[in-house]
Amino acid sequence: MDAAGGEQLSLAAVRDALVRLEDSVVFALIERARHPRNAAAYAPGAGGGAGGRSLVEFFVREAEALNAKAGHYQKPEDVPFFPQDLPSPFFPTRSSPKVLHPLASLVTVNDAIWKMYFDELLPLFTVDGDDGSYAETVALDFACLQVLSRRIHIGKYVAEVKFQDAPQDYSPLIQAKDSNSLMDLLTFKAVEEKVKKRVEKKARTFGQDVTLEDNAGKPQVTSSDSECKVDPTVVSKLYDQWVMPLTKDVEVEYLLCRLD
Ligand SMILES: O=C(O)C(=O)C[C@]1(C(=O)O)C=C[C@@H](O)C=C1
Repeated sequence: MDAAGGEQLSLAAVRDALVRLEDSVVFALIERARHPRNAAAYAPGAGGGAGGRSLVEFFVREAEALNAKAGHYQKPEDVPFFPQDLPSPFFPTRSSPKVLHPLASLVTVNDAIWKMYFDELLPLFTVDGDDGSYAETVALDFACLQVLSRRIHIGKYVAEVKFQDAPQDYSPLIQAKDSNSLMDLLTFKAVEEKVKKRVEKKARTFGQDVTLEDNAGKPQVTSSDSECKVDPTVVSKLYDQWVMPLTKDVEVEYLLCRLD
């Protein structure tokens, strides 16, 4: 994975990639939070020409088809939400170094990400209401979904590094298909606590309005969480309840096929 150090896989390099992606996650949420919920964008059958699909499903399917034609979804961490019938790339693509097991490309938790995003997360960081800008809204949803999916599926590399570092610990559990013990072995509670604190701080920092208008001529920033563009505690909860658990599900799924 180029984002985590090419063929030189290390836990530090993969964790660095996860840390960088936190910025993208926070900014994607900030952008989506500028619009209210806009429930009409999610109502099935709203677009007559879209085969009874909601606008958001129509948009994501079409955007993924275009992305695929341009050569996207060739890497194991770039997983489409609607993989059925995706077109092949129209242009030559350069294959990236194969550092993962070939079955890595089959590991996906995108259905769970989709459900989590629309059923749980969206109501937490958007306000009730309708500003009519449905096209912008679904484009911003797609950006959120894509970055969350990429972050979570990088779990494949995390799992590969952990396996390479301790095959003697992982192999017996993989052979026994012992998902619970694999989950325990790959969990680092102290790291998770740091991740939660850091994303909360990033949301607090990136979500401030910076102006030049205070009396002393110093940059002015907002201070309370309620003034932040996205609630920092929601971002921490997102990581705690969904992003890290789903990343660990990816790690376990990947490990279970690692010896096949
Ligand atoms: O950094 C790791 O070791 C990971 O497996 C990644 C991650 C995460 O999703 O951020 C997941 C599980 C660990 O308990 C800690 C962090």
